[in-house]
Amino acid sequence: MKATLQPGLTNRLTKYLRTTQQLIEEGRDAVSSKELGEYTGINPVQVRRDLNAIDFSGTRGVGYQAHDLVEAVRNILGLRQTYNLALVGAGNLGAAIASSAMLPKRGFIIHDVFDNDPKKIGRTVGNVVVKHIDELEKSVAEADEIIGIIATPASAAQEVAERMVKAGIKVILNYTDVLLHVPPGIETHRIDPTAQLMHTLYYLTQVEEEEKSERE
Ligand SMILES: NC(=O)c1ccc[n+]([C@@H]2O[C@H](COP(=O)([O-])OP(=O)(O)OC[C@H]3O[C@@H](n4cnc5c(N)ncnc54)[C@H](O)[C@@H]3O)[C@@H](O)[C@H]2O)c1
Repeated sequence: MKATLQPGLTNRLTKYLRTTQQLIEEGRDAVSSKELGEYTGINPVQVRRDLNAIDFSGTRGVGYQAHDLVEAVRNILGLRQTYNLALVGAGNLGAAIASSAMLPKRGFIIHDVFDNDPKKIGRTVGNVVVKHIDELEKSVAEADEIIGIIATPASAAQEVAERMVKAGIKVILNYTDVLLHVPPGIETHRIDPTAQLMHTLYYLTQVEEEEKSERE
């Protein structure tokens, strides 16, 4: 089932999942396609079409059962309940990520933090004691870590990525501005706030253009 999903649908399903999880945390039991549309920026008709496509239905006047929706999307995307993550770079950003309350709530556990600075090894960030980067391979295997986060200076990112791949990491979240070269089968995702801003500004420009042409 997972292999047959189109990337666009997968992307939208993850947005519904995140939004529904957030609404559950706010005490909600049900969620409507209108709400999912409002919070994700996706047309409610598309929301209903997507949820129909995964055979998930709601009740008229009530909406979709939030917990069931989370489970259905998790199953269809093949997501586990929890993932252990390996974070490399125990600096400002690494410490902030390791201390985030949001990640464990969503099933992402920062299980190991690595650095190569002897002054950082043995310190605690979040609840995790920083290990030397040379322990990466052993720790990744022991904790079944398939996701890695790179929070090092840009100059170290490619080398760290290669070490992660060698250790068995399959998905790399890259916070640096380096474009990583990785073998086929390894997923990389660059966290780039400027891309998000440019995307948002594009829509702002579109709205301004539409308002302008309506006035003319
Ligand atoms: N995408 C974003 O939203 C965002 C936001 C802030 C920072 N950043 C980027 O994140 C990165 C980290 O920023 P920071 O402020 O935490 O930097 P920092 O200098 O405070 O921390 C970097 C850490 O990486 C460690 N390190 C360096 N080389 C290493 C190696 N080869 N192996 C293991 N550890 C190594 C250092 O010892 C240090 O502890 C930078 O590349 C920065 O540009 C991205």
